[in-house]
Amino acid sequence: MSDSSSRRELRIRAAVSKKLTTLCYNDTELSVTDGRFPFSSQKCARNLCGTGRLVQVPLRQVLAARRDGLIVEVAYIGRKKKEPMFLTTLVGTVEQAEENVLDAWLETLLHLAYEDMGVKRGRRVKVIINPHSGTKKGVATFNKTIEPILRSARCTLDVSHTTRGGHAYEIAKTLSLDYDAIVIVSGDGLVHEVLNGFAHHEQPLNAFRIPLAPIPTGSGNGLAINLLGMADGFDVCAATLNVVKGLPMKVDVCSLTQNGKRTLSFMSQVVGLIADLDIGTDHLRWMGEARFTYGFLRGLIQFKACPVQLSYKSVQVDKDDMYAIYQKRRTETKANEATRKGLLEPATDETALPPLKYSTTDEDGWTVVDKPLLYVLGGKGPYLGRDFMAFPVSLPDDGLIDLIAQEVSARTEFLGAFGGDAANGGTFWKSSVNYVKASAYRVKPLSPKGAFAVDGEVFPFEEYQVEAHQGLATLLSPYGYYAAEVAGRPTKA
Ligand SMILES: Nc1ncnc2c1ncn2[C@@H]1O[C@H](COP(=O)(O)OP(=O)(O)OP(=O)(O)O)[C@@H](O)[C@H]1O
Repeated sequence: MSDSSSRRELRIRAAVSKKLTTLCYNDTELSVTDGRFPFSSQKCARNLCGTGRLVQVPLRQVLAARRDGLIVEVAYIGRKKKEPMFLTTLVGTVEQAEENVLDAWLETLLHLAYEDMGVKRGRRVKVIINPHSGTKKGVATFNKTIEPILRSARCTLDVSHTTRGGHAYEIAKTLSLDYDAIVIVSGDGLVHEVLNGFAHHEQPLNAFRIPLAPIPTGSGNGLAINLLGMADGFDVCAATLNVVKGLPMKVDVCSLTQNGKRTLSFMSQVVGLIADLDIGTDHLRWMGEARFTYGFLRGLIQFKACPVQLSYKSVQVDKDDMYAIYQKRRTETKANEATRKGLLEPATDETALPPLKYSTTDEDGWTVVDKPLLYVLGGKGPYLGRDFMAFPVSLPDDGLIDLIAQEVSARTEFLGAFGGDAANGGTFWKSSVNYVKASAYRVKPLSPKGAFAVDGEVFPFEEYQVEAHQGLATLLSPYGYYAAEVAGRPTKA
C-alpha cells in the first residue's frame, strides 16, 4: 500500500494472473491498472495512470471491497466501450500493508460507493422470477448473471419462481413490507401483476413505498428501457446494478375502471391498431420482438378505423410547452442529483388506495373526440417497446396521462409519421399525431369487436376510464427521470 501519495492507492498481486495490479480511487471513480506500475495517485486522478492497462470504473459501479487476512477482493461492474456490462471480481494478495490502513482503504471506498451516493449497503431484496417469460431464460439468467452480482454486493435475497399466471399478484398481495426492493425477472406483465397485488395488500400505500426494479427477460420490457435507456434497457447486468445502486423514483400509476372493476395500469392502455399489433400477435410469441413489426405491417395493410369514442380531461395541449416542461424536469433532477437518497419514505398509517377523482358518468369539462381514430393510446413512460417511443415527454410523477388519438389519415401520411421516427420519439412532433396530457380519459366502444390491451395484457373490449394517481408507486432508477432522449421540434414538422 502506498501511504506516501494517498491511502487511496493499493497494490495487490492478482491471484490468477500473478500480475501486480494497482487500485486507486478518487471521489468519482476507481482506477485499476495492471502491467507496469507504479503511478502516482495524482496522475490517477487525472486519468494518466502508469503505462499498464488502465480501467476506470465509476464508483456507482463498485459493488464490493473486502478482505480476508491479506487477500483482498474488489468487485465492480465493468464495461468495454458500448458493449454490455459484466461483473468483474479482482482477488489478490496485498504484499505489504498494515491491517488498519488496509481496512480504512476498503471502508472509504465502500463509503464513497454506497453511503455517499445515498445507497444502503446490502439491500434486502425480494426476487420474483417468471420462468416462462420471453424466451424462457429467466431462471438461467438469474443463476448465471443476476445472482452473482447481488451476492457480490452482499444483498440478502428471498427468491420466488412463479408457477402460474397470477402468482406474482398473490406474492405481492401478501408481501412482507420489510424489503428494500422487489426485483422482477420477467417482462412488463409481471410488473403489472405486482402493482395490482400491492393495490390489494392490506397496507397498499406502504407496499407501494417499496421500489420495484425490473430485469428484462420478457418479450416486452418497456419499463426496463424507460428506466435504463435504450443502450442499457436490455442489459441484465445494468438492470441488476440498478437493483444494488438505483435510487427510489416516485411514479404515477393509473386506475382503469371497467364494468365497476378497478385495475392498476403502470404503462399503457390501447385500442385500435397498436393493440392489434400487441395482443393480436400473441400466438406469434416465438418470433420474439419481430412479432410487433409483423403486427404493425399487418395493421397497416388492414388500416381500419377503431370503433370508439374518446373523451378526456385535458391539462396540456401545446407540444412546445410539454417539451419545455420535460426538459426543465430533467435539468432540475440532474442539478439536484446529490440530494437523491436511497432511503424509503416513512411508512404511513393510511390503509386505503387513493379514491377515484372522476366518476364514470362525470361529463363536466370533458373534451369529446368523434373523429374516426386509428388507435387511442394512453400511458406513462416514453417507450412501449424497443421500436416505439410513444410518449417522449412523459414525466414519471406529473400526475398526468400522456394520450395519443391518432386520426385515420391516408396510409402514406401515417407511414410518414412513423417512418424512421417511432423509435426516437419523433412521431410526437408530427402534426397528424394528436397528443395531449390529461388527468383522465374515457373510451366507449361503438362496436362489439375490437382489441384492448393494458400494459400489454388482453382486456375485454368494453368501455373503460383511466385516471392517474400522482407518485403512487416507486421504482429504482439510476437517473431520477425516464432515460429517453428526444430532440426538440424539428424545423419542418
Ligand atoms: N410460471 C408461469 N407459467 C405460465 N405463465 C406465467 C407463469 N408465471 C407468470 N406467468 C404469466 O406470464 C405472463 C407474461 O409475463 P411477462 O409480461 O412478464 O413476460 P413476457 O414474456 O414479456 O410476456 P408479454 O410481453 O407477452 O406480456 C404474465 O401474464 C404472467 O401472469
